[in-house]
Amino acid sequence: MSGHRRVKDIDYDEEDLYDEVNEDDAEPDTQAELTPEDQANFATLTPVVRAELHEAGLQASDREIQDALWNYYWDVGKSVGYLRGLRGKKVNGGGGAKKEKVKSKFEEVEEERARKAAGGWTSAGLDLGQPESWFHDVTWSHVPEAIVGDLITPTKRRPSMLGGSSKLAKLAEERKRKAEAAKVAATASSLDHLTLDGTHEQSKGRSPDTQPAAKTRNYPARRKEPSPPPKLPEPEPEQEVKEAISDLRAPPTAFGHTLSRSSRNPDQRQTLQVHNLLGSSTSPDAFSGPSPDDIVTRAQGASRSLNNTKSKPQKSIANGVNGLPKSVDALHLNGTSAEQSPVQPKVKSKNMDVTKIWTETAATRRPAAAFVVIGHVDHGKSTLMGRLLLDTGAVHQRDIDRFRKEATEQGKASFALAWVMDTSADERERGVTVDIAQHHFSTDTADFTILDAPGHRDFVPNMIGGASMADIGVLVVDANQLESGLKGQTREHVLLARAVGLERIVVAVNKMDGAVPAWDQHLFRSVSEEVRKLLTETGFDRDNIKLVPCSGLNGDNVATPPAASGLTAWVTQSSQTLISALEDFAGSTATSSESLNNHLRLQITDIFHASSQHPISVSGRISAGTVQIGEPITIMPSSELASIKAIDVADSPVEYAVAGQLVTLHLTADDIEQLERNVRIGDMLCSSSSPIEVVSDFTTTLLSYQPLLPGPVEVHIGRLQLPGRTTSLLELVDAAGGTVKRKPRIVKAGLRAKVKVTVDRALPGDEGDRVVIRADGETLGSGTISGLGERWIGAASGN
Ligand SMILES: Nc1nc2c(ncn2[C@@H]2O[C@H](COP(=O)(O)OP(=O)(O)OP(=O)(O)O)[C@@H](O)[C@H]2O)c(=O)[nH]1
Repeated sequence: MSGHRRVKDIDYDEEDLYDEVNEDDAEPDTQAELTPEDQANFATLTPVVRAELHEAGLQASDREIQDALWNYYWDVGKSVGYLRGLRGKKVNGGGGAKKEKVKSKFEEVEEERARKAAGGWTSAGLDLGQPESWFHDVTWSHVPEAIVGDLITPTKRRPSMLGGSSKLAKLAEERKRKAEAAKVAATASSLDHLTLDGTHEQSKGRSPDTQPAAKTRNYPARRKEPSPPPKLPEPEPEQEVKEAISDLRAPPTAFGHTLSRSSRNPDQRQTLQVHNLLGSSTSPDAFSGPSPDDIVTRAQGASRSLNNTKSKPQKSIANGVNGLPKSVDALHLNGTSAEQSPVQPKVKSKNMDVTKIWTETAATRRPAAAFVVIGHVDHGKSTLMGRLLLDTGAVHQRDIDRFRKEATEQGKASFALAWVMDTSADERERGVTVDIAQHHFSTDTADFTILDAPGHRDFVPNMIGGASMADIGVLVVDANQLESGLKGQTREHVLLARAVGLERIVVAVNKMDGAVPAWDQHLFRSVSEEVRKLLTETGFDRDNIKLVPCSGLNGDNVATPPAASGLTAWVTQSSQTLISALEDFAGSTATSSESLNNHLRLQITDIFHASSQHPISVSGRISAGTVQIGEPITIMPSSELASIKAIDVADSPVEYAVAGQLVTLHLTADDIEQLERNVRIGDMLCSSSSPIEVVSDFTTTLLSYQPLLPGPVEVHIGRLQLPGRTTSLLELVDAAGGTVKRKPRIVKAGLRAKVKVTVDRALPGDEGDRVVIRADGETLGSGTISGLGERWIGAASGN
């Protein structure tokens, strides 16, 4: 099909992805990389092979002999056989007066395959027999059945071991690839080294426990800028996307068949994914299996705990991300809201001028802020938050005592405080936070909402959702385990916190009681230095970073300072408590009047039955505008109409709420059941007078953390999570947004680019929305929506 052809041809030329190696040039360089043992083998075995060839009346150059020895792992017999085959072929081919181009084994097998298709297997000069038997003496043809792989994506012919480029040449390639990687590192922006598992960071290694099971995005470094795709008509983007979904896999070659002999019992086989060089961009199965983010989604389903559902026994009715299919019949097409008559509010609106009231009462209001707690798994986030709630009186000591008793019975006594936050059975069983927990507490001067994010890498999407709702970040770092955190989620969370727009951060240098010696001031200083460096490199302003030593477990320097003498004397002299650091920042989180005057926007982060009085309630953070009781609203993309029956802020009823506040909105509608069916987590609740656009693609200006190519991605906008594709790399831009290069073939880590992203489901989006692009459980880049694309046409769910 021509469409297949076009999409396949978007692939890079081999020369775009591999350095061209002049083998004559390569040898001297690569020799330098040969081990002494290799060099000794060459020295002793080359004359042996030459003598055997001589006996057969044949000659070969040193280079040819050494290539053969290398490729056959010093096997003299096979090397001689190979060279005899070459020489014999030349003789048969016409006496060798004219130097004939030697075909690679791959080319020969391909030719045989073509010949077989045309009716015969015998090649000119070489009796290849059946391809399976032809490879019988090659080690990888005896791969145990249980681990025989499937060739599941189209492969590019790489420089081969059995012909074409030699292994020596591969060494030269490798050397040049390293040089290229070093060049990339040098030219990338200052953020380059913050790549999440990016090329050079990766080389430093991650701890095995944080290593992804299967790394699926490998991009060989290139020496030169790729040439534009030569044979292609200019792709029509939309078609291109649709066509990319169909099966693009080339039929396996004879070599491929040999390598991937299909097993009669595929379940026993491990799938050997032969990823092509566009990542999995052309793999039609890219979203067929559960991604780490899918796992999260399932975990969300199993542990419905966000927001008030964590603390109240409310029955969640959220669908969508919880996996309940929506009735397509009941869905509206986008853009029909204008034709629908607004819901008659069952509660009369007072038609207040909320912006005016809010501005006039600013001086009398207590500062309030929401903070997200981030950091590596087990660094003590939940325990610290449990401590904060206990010490500020938001949780009673008797509750902690009960948790301690229950936790002790389960052999998890040390998690008693964490259980204040980790309320689901799943979380308590595993000792790991899965979803975002939300709690409120007040200090003498400010009101706070805690969003406790999971530290585990599988739950990063939940962390993104939580951080998107926060004003402040609290980064919890185990003072004794900084390294594990920096290799793991400490680094990733910091980057994501910036990516979603957080500007202020308090670093709780935790578990100081467990330091050796306890409360070691030098340890605090060195950890602080490292973390401050990470934060400033990620884009946090020095003035917006506060570092506090503390112990969540015993409460030192959390709500109250520790003893002013002894081991903790230095703390009281040189540091503030965690709470006072938060209070400082809470005072500076006032909502701008500009965002108050915008149209109402609230991304729905939970949907639940609050009570029989409130059969459907939603919660989330108001990102723009104001809302008041009685106000008609529209939920996009389904265009469902409803009106506001009641509003809660921090579990207390209020008459109105404004941008920046975390709220629960109790809704009413003419058909509640229809509303329940059609509203999902990630939807946008909007003012009916100006609902948000719903699109199928958008342009984002992003910073890439890993090399970015066109291909399947997961798009995260706050709590919204959609499958999609980076369809075109439009241009590389500088920090000021100026064009550096149009239509790059790849966006290297640390560079900024304008990229077109197409989504597979309806996306309610605004220009300026923060976007995080992930794939295969890794964060590829983040930025903001700089342009909305085509209007979504189809069922609102996009399913
Ligand atoms: N010594 C000491 N141990 C602590 C401290 N804070 C937490 N811990 C212990 O560290 C372990 C992990 O604590 P959690 O609070 O569950 O860690 P977390 O960061 O919330 O973990 P996730 O929710 O899975 O990301 C538990 O055994 C805690 O008792 C502390 O200040 N000092």
